[in-house]
Amino acid sequence: MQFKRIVVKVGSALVSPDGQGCSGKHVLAIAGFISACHQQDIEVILVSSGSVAAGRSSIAHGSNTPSIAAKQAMAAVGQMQMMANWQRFFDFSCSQLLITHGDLKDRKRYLNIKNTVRVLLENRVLPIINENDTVATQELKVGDNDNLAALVAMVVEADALLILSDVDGVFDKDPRKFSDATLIPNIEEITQDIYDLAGGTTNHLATGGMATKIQAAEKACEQGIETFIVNGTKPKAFEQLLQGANPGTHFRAQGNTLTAKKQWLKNTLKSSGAVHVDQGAVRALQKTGASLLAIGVKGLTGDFAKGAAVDIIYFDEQAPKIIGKGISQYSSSDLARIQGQGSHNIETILGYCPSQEVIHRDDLVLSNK
Ligand SMILES: Nc1ncnc2c1ncn2[C@@H]1O[C@H](COP(=O)(O)OP(=O)(O)O)[C@@H](O)[C@H]1O
Ligand SMILES: N[C@@H](CCC(=O)OP(=O)(O)O)C(=O)O
Repeated sequence: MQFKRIVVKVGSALVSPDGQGCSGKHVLAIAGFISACHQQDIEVILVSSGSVAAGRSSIAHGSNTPSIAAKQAMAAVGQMQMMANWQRFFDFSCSQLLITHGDLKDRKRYLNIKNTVRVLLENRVLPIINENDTVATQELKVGDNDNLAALVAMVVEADALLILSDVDGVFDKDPRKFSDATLIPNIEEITQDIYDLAGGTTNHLATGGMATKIQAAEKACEQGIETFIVNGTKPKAFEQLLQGANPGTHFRAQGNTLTAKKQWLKNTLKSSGAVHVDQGAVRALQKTGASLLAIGVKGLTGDFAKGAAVDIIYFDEQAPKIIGKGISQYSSSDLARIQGQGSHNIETILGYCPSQEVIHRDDLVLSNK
């Protein structure tokens, strides 16, 4: 394998295949792969799901859709079982990092995570990361570990992301529902057609299914990180990976990567609202790389503060289209007063003019779909 630093994401079905605590059934071979990487001086960061699945049998819940509090309690029980399960397959130390979206969107905490992982890797300790499910509320959650793994891969500047699941890769339709589904070994570009192939999950202990894996691949590839979806139930797949072959689906990384600030804006910050723009603004943003001015703003959605991340939306005849995302220099209440106005009128209307632009081009990232 030509990679020097990889993030390996392991899904719940591999850690707790029957939802009754942890098992070595699949984890043993995965740990063998990670140890082989260590021997070849390939640094590994593990993002492991499975705390909810592992803790499930310890918490009374009475249905297939436990309450959020019950799931958080399952995670509290299952997380330590999962960590103990991993540690027993390694003869080097493991470490636990529990993080939330709230930690990643805070630049200081983001850098603390980065520095901690660096020191762990220097000491040949395996970082094992999961979302801090017991403290994370909906707004503070990444929500699924596929996207979390992609964000982690960016934080640690990995050169590959391996998403290990219970399927061989991306199929043209859900292979659990259609016996004639065919595997797609290589995806050069992630378009809407690729998203349309992806269904959810039939495993009630997992989150997201194939859709979140494609979102994760898109984030990672945009940052130049080669991404693979591989069947973690098949030990042969690990031999192939170590030989540099692709046993599942490979998503090709892009050459032109975003700056660290723009990728953080695009992938880590959540939008608090949206500004609706006219066709002239779309042209200026897409063709000339201009900033967004108040004159091109037609409306807005949501209640947001100055400095918030917002989506930029264009309503064509058919449907709203997200053109990009940026940091608004104006709150939604000020923006409502200056929309459609020339920049020279802002001071007269508001009594002050903190910026000629509503979204400066340095704080703006365009969508590629
Ligand atoms: N087009 C597709 N190709 C492959 N798998 C798909 C597709 N659409 C939906 N899936 C489902 O996604 C599941 C994997 O996602 P998930 O259950 O969330 O796994 P994990 O726990 O590993 O994250 C597969 O078991 C499969 O049923
Ligand atoms: N943080 C959760 C993982 C949620 C999740 O994304 O699960 P999966 O779809 O199996 O990767 C847990 O440990 O149970």
